Amino acid sequence: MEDGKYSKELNVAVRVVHMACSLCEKVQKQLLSTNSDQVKSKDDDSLVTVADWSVQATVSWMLKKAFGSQNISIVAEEDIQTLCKSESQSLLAMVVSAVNISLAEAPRFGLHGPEKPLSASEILEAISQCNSRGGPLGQHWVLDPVDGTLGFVRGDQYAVALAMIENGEVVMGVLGCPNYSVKDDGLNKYTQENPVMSKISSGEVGCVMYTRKGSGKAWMQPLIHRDETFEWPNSAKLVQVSSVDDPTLATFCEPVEKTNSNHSFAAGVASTVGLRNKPLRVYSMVKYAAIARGEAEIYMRFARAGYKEKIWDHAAGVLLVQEAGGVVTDAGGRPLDFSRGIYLEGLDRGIIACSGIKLHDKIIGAVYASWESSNLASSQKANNSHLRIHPSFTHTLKKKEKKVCAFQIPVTKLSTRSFRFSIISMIEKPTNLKTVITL
Ligand SMILES: Nc1ncnc2c1ncn2[C@@H]1O[C@H](COP(=O)(O)O)[C@@H](OP(=O)(O)O)[C@H]1O
Ligand SMILES: [Mg+2]
Repeated sequence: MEDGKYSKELNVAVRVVHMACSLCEKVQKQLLSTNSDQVKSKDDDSLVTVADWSVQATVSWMLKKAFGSQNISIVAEEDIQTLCKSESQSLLAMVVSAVNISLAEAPRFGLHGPEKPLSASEILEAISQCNSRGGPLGQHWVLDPVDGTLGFVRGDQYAVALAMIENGEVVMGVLGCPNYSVKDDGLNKYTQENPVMSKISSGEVGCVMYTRKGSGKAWMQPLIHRDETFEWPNSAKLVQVSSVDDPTLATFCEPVEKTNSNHSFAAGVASTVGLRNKPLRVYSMVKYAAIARGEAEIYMRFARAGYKEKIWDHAAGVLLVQEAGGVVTDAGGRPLDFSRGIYLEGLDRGIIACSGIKLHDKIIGAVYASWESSNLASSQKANNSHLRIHPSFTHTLKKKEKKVCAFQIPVTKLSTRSFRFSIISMIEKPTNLKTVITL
């Protein structure tokens, strides 16, 4: 994995994510043991912690040190608004301390930190320099410093996610999962009943996963212990998606919070497809890690209408699943579009990640079947007046070299169901194509 395009970027990114995980582990331990003032609410009521800002500052500083500050673009989740408020002085002091402790550890990870500790203003600058908006051209680093902040403050799963987007495509993904043990079945072990803190005393370690687009390979390394030095490849081992394609044996993941995904709609899809296992509810991009590692087969995410998914919540995880052999699309079967700034614009209803195409086809089919009857349909129809084309139709049509865009017919003209049947019969008799287009 070291040779080839992006090899230097990947090498640095993996080491930096290891550093960030080490930082997070310290902050989480302190947070859980002292119940201190390290957590704040943002204007949108989401949480942010000392770890979010500290990781963003550390990663920003290290990437700029490695690749030069002039021509590097970083898109990241946090800004410095809250930190700059007059009442946030002690919070800022905690961030300054955490960043400098982390940067001083750089040599342990084979990197060079600053010669002397950074000042508060240098740290604020490092955080605020991650203000790129991404886009269709050029290279952009994409960072979620602590994904699953709620999991983090609850002593549960969270992830540090760093990806690179080049000309609108995710080309590299690194995902640190400090509470996801490298051992098989690492996810099931630490549940709310059996909190992660037990891991810390038992000496088990989390993992860092990484991949490069087109490599067909995804790797996993253990986090290193306090006194160890990171040596590439650091016991990296290949991971692969599960080969289970029987829905009755498959496990599906979804967000813990029902505000982030419609659990009852997912349950309907699960029952249509014949999934029998209970959903595995996990915070953060660790869900993508679980699919890439073969410990679950399906990840369904159906955000409420109007919520726009952000690229940093998905980029690294999506590429890991794809390169480990899986499939990720929106709930209409189309690829996720990372080329349009900080949001996954044009996302159709939700996100479906699967270990293989067979399960994926079934899930997408079940989404179509369930959509009309669900309450989600009514709220989103208003935003989307065009009929969607089932991806299997798209596939068949493409094979027959017909243009799918010909089927953008206003929903009001026809019920979805009867239109779908028209297309099905058309596929059987392609000569009827014109009849369908003129409907
Ligand atoms: N209403 C909403 N619907 C979907 N996702 C949301 C959401 N509000 C916040 N999120 C995103 O969901 C992420 C957590 O994902 P999950 O629910 O899978 O654990 C959050 O990441 P952060 O914790 O980095 O802010 C946040 O970006
Ligand atoms: Mg996030």
